[in-house]
Amino acid sequence: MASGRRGWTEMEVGADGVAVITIVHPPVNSLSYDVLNSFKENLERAIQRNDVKAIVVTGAKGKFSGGFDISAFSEIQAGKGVDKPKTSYLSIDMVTDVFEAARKPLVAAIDGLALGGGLELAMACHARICTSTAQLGLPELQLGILPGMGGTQRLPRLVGLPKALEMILTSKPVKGKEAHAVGLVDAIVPPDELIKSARLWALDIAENRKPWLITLYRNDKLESLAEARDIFKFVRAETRKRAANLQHPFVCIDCIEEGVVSGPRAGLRKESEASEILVRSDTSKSLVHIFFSQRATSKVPGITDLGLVPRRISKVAILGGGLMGSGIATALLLSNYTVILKEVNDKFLQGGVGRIKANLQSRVKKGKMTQENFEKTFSRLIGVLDYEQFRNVDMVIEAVIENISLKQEIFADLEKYCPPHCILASNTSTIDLNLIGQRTKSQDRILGAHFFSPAHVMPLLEIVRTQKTSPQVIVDLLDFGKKIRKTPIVVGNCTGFAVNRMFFPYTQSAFLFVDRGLDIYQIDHAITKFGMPMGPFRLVDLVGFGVGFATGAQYVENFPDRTYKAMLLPIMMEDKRAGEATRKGFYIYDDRRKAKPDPEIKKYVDKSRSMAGIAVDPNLSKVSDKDIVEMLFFPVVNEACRVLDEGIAVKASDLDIASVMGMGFPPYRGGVMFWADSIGARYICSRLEEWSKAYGDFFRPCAYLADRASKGASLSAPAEQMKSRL
Ligand SMILES: C[C@H](O)CC(=O)SCCNC(=O)CCNC(=O)[C@H](O)C(C)(C)COP(=O)(O)OP(=O)(O)OC[C@H]1O[C@@H](n2cnc3c(N)ncnc32)[C@H](O)[C@@H]1OP(=O)(O)O
Repeated sequence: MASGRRGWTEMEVGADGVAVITIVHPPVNSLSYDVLNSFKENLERAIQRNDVKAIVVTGAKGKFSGGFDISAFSEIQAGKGVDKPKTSYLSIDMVTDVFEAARKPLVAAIDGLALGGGLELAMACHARICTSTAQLGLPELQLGILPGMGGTQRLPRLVGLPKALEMILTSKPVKGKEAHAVGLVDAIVPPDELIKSARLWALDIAENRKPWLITLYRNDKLESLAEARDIFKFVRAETRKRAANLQHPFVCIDCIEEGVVSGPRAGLRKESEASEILVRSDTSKSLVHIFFSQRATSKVPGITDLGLVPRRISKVAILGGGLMGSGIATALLLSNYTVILKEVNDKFLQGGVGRIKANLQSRVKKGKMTQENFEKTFSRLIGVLDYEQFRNVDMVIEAVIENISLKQEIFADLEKYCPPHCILASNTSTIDLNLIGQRTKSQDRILGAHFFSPAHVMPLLEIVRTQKTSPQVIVDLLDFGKKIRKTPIVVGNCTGFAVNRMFFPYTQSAFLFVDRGLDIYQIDHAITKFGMPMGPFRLVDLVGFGVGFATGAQYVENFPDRTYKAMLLPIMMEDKRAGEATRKGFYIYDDRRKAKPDPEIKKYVDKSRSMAGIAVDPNLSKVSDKDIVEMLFFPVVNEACRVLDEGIAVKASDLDIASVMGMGFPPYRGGVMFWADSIGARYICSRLEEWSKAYGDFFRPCAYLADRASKGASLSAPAEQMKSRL
């Protein structure tokens, strides 16, 4: 690529009179301004040339286009890119008035991805042909914006309102076959016939054998105005339930409605105006940050820049078929790995195999997997009771109970039975990996592979390295993580690693403030309103008091200087209340596991308060929901700063991803550090100091936070940047 140029298009004119314009912008052929300008130039040349009768548009290397160049949004959001053309220029002047209005027919030949602006460009063509594996979608809402190159107008006109609204509001792409069934594409062909078929189709349009259709002015799929009104009413109500804190889905629905009510040109104008505003919104800034941060987790300085090539992992053994082990095995089987599951006796083995089977069968029930595929997937699971089959595995993931001497014994055995190249991973969530590997000479190939429960559902994988873990093994696991469709973050070795460590203070703060006078249900309400999937007390119910208590104890033992020893859990456990599994925890649960507040909780809270021997603070009766959010999350920010300062996490954006994917922090707030920076270190530090004076050291701001607050600096700025400020 020429220096500074962000992609281009290439044109080749065949003897048949068809010009093929190919988008070239690796890796996903995103539509930068350079690509779009080059496309326009080539198109104008093709239109002028007498030897060109029709035009085919496609993308290089089997990918049509991954959409508009998202890095251009980052530039606009950072206050750069003022010289860039407005959305209305791209959408109306270029796509509508030049591409769709071209005097020669355009046919899109789609393989691989046609997402966002990529699909919008294809919809402005006069026909679309794709392969069965192509993926077509408008995922813009995931970035806090809306389809801004005419997607809100053209998609409903091709597939009807209900399908268009579903595709846009869920951001989910459809595969070729469905795209054809709903009318988004005109034909499906095998990949090696794609360009040939598109050429013929384009010539057929040019020579009047096939209709020349302008998508923007099609009405055949649109519902009547009365039907449309009902559909909009319904989707607005549904969206209110699912995305109460978000504005942009409603703005998007308004744009679609404008097109239906006032015509497509009015719809296009409204879409462009809304795009200009939304791209500068806090929601979009946060979601674009999450998009790039998620991709940045697999770039680890000093590891992934060494030129190491990931080794192939094909056979994996898992030790322990409990909840975690069976979840991990399910995740691996679903990504086509052969899995050996080892247990200590037949009863436990059958239990583990049964759990894996149930996980897979639930996919069949939900229609996510065919029975045939289930049989094939399940057949890749091999249950064993000894190490015989471990002689040719490429990786072992140990997922037994958290017992140091048991794990030490297992790792010494693994060293004996596994081949020397085999990666030895532990799913421990608390135990020091150096201790686990103490009785081996294989410390360079030992690391943590910390999954989150349920492991086949939760998207995050913490890769825990020790000082002795070799870079090659980390590179291997990063690649493996991607293959099993997890977002991996590389973290250092400490109690709780990044996610659990950041979130210990969250629950602890909740317990502390309950002892000080806050109401359990008020806390859960405020936190859910903020955007967490559930409040801390509902979460403890879900996880189970036993697990909550055991992990809390680890934290208390390792960080005694900043813990709050709440008595509420043990008091309730004495009364056989242990969470959702026992149907009674902080809530009571009916047969359908619906949670209901329980007035009886008061008696436990009163007892906990009297045992704590601290005074209830009358000021807490006046706190707002915003205060509650700060009271629980500022201690999280404080701990996140320590995690960063100690080098446990490499960069702040990794902690943003850890908080979003590991704990359900709302992505539209950008993750915990991004959110903290949007509030400002000074304010956070001053509130922590205030609580520290009133309630003790638990809240005391750490040196990193205090330092950045005093300098008025961002918490996410890398340390080197801070040095250059001095
Ligand atoms: C005006 C319009 O309406 C607005 C738009 O079109 S907004 C854009 C809409 N498109 C999207 O949201 C798609 C975003 N991209 C994706 O979902 C995924 O990247 C994908 C499905 C295209 C490919 O996934 P996968 O193969 O796993 O590759 P992935 O690692 O995600 O991406 C590869 C690289 O391409 C980059 N990339 C992907 N899509 C991009 C885009 N639209 N713009 C800029 N860069 C993009 C990624 O940042 C990554 O860069 P890196 O290697 O430097 O980290």
